Amino acid sequence: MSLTAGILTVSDKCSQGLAQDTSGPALRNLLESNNWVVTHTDIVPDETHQITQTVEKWSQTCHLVVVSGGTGLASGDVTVEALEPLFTKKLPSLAIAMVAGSLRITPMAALSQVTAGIVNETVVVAVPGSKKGSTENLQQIIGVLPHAVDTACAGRSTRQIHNMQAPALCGCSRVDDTGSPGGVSEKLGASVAGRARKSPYPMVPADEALAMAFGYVGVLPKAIVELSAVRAGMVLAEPVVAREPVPAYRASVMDGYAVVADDGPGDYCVLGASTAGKNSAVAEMSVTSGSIMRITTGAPVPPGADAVVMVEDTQLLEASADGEEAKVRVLARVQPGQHIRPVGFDVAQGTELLSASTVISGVGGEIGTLALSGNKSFRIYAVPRIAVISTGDELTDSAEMSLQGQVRDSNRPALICALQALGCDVVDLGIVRDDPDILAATMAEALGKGCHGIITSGGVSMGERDWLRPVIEQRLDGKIVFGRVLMKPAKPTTFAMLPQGRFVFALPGNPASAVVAFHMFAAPVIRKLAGHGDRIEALRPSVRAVFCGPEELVLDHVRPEYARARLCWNSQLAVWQAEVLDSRQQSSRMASMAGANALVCLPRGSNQKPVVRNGDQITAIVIAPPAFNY
Ligand SMILES: Nc1nc2c(c(=O)[nH]1)N[C@H]1C(S)=C(S)[C@@H](COP(=O)(O)OP(=O)(O)OC[C@H]3O[C@@H](n4cnc5c(N)ncnc54)[C@H](O)[C@@H]3O)O[C@H]1N2
Ligand code: MOO
Ligand SMILES: [Mg+2]
Repeated sequence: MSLTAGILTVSDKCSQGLAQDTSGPALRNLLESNNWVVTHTDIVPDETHQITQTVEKWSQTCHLVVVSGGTGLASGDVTVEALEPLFTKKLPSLAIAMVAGSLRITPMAALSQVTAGIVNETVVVAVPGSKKGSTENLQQIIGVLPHAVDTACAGRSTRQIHNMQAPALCGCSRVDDTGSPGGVSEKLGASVAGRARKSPYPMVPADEALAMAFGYVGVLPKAIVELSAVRAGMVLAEPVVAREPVPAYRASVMDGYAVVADDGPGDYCVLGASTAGKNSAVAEMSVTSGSIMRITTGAPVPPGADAVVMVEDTQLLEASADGEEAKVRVLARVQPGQHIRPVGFDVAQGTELLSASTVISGVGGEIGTLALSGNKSFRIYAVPRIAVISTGDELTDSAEMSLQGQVRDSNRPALICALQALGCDVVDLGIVRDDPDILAATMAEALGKGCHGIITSGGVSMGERDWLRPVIEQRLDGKIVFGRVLMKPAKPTTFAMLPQGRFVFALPGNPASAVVAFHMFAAPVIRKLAGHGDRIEALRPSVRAVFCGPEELVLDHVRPEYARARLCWNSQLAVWQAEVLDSRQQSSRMASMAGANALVCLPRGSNQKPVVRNGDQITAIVIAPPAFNY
């Protein structure tokens, strides 16, 4: 679990674009090289209100906020005056450590007024505005900041914070026994009045969240399937080699007559016929100079013949009483080998037809190749078996709603369909009430049924009946890997590992959030599990596209947004274009997902760039085949 930081540059000139912000990027480098995840950056002028507003907002989500600039002696320097009234606790020793360290480098350090304190359980540090001064000051305390954060965040576990120094997550399919941010969820059975009023889970940037999940999930073991059981979506675990040559015999490419090429045009007796599949005549007879044999496309060329003349290049001279052809005139000359596929022409025996990791597609080419390879069974990666559970007292499967307050379960059908499209074996465990006992029992049932993973929706936010995370930790002995993601929608997306390497994606209940989170995280993880490889870019592909509507979209200043969109290739302009489908992209609106084949990544807005406009370049994550406009 990473610690998150925001970097706020305070500078009139930088905020107006009259000077370049060099301290912000330098601080980012320093923090990132010390394992911090920088989730927020912005530039504001030297104005008290803008400084306090940004710091207060970021303190809702970040562990640390570094404010750079406005710490000098000029009357316009207001950073310290803006911040200190926000502090619920001052951390003067951090400020002293910064000044003491900087004084060793320059006596000018005596002229800066750095400060540090706690705002909303977030450590806030103000450093000078210059690139050199800001990094020198932060460098003095960077080593103790995780511990400062640890103490400041009463609700967040110490292990979680100390763990940020630990190497990345374990290689594959095992629960990290060095500790995870587990053990911080609500205690089951505690009174509602005693619940936490803030989420204990830091918001992890979306790409980092996916990388974390990837670290926990390996590839499923190999299995053997017969050809009739091969399905689109399966992945070959071993190369497939041709057991026999194809064709296995010299085969005719045309309907006509098997001839001796050197004989040339002339009149010939017809010896009989070689038709595909019925080749008794071939076994008994061979073609010798002066005779020919009828032959159909794909039939074995009889011994002695070395070419085929098309029926169109012949003329019937004589028929027998029973309607057979007795004598035929050959009108065209053919070369030896003409219209014959020699043995192994299509595939030589022993050729590797398909390599390991080939994905069986719905196009048919791979299954067709498996069939012609002559092998009876194939080694593939086991198919992911995934359970789907909808949670919520309000949910119903019925078209008729008998009670007020009921809501039709749209998440389960959506998730089941999306899993099936990935080729998963889906176990539908229905709707489960918001009851920890039933939830735990249903998830245990999924494990009993051999599911590799469980996908739930609902019950992961701050509600008094949002039980998923406590049930995972306290009933199923699971570890929460991440409990919130810095994204809109789907902020409370949760990923957890259960014993024996089984995983849970506990997706938010809001329908668009559930489906977006599925495509952002669950789909690529399941592809990795199924053997499709381990490169995130390949398992969750994206393209650069031109934003083409609506005219202008206001960017969220806190969370990057993943907007449901239609991606289309514009053949006239030769560019990908992405149109956000519905300007009302609320997370409750499943219908905004209908027709979507991409998620447009909208960056967080800033004072410099508050909107995305028609014509802007954006990244679109491809979640279904794109459209083509000719
Ligand atoms: N105080 C806070 N409240 C909420 C926060 C927050 O940070 N603080 N986060 C909001 C966000 S963002 C989301 S997203 C939702 C996530 O809620 P849950 O995952 O706990 O889901 P529920 O509370 O069970 O339901 C939310 C909503 O979705 C409807 N729903 C649930 N399941 C289904 C389904 N299968 N089919 C159709 N609709 C479903 C449910 O009826 C609710 O309307 O929390 C916010 N709250
Ligand atoms: O997941 Mo929520 O969508 O951010 O409303
Ligand atoms: Mg809820």
